[in-house]
Amino acid sequence: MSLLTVDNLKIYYATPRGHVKAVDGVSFDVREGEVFGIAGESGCGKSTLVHSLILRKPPMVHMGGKAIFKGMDLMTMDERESRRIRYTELSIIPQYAMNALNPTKKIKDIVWDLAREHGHTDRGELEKLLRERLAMVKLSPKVADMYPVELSGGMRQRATMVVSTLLNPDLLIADEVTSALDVTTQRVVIELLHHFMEVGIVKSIIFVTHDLALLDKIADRVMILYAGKVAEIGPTEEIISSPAHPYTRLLLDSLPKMGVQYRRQKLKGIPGYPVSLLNPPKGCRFYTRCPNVMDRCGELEPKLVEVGPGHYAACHLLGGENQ
Ligand SMILES: Nc1ncnc2c1ncn2[C@@H]1O[C@H](COP(=O)(O)OP(=O)(O)OP(=O)(O)O)[C@@H](O)[C@H]1O
Repeated sequence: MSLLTVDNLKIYYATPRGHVKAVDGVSFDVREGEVFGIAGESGCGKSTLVHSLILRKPPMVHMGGKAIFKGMDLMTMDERESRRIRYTELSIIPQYAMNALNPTKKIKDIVWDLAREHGHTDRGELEKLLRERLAMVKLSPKVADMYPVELSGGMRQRATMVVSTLLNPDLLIADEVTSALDVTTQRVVIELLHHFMEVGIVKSIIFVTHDLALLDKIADRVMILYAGKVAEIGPTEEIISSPAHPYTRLLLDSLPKMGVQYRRQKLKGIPGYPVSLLNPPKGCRFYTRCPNVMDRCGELEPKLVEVGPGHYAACHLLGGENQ
């Protein structure tokens, strides 16, 4: 069953030079019980996409499309309703989670403020829950009485994870939560996210990262974004073992291989630069960098074609409707 269905979503930024088309007709769904990964290079629209589901503030503008979450359209929901579901049904661990907590308040006061806003009245119960959850992420109960500045970066990260999930949201969005961490801490964070799902604290997770190798470890399905559009989407194993889009293949080739020294690896960077989202080119947005470019690529926008069960890619090489 789908928890979230995003249909042809367009989220732009209004700038003096025109609209930056950061998310430009993106569709996908997130099912109950799955980790859904979103990957792509810096600037492809990952953060814009997930933040637009939570809160849209200028210069971000919703230009079209829907995001149906548990029967409600997040795009047209009023502010009161969106505040009501925040933390209790839909929650985000932001990209800069280490600095996301209010520095002037103790952790226990931060959680009390947000729990009270959602109708909680028993502070003792809430603090008991906080201590249990702190223990779950291997933090001492004393952390409840500390200010965020008294915690190390890694501890603050875990405290933010506790705050974001304390009220058991159905869908948790983790936006680049591991990018500032060393490999060991990354593993701990990923294990914790899995644990949150296993014990039913959250039902589903959207995990955003520029690192496809990480998604191999955590995600059931993956969506690859390129310049505000879906390049490929499907089961993680399929995408990693049989990538159908030239961009996905290049992303995979750019990952370092285990057990081979850097100087012996031929790491292929992706040639060229991402296109401007102010004036994206006609046709496929990847054609300026694509090793398999054909004439029609600069003319016609490729549609998503099914290349395997539940596995779709948008590339003229794949034929189908695009021929
Ligand atoms: N406030 C803004 N005003 C104008 N353009 C913006 C704004 N914020 C982001 N953009 C542009 O929107 C596009 C998508 O940015 P976004 O941050 O969503 O990408 P991303 O894939 O999450 O990248 P990163 O991993 O670096 O955060 C980029 O071209 C970016 O320059």
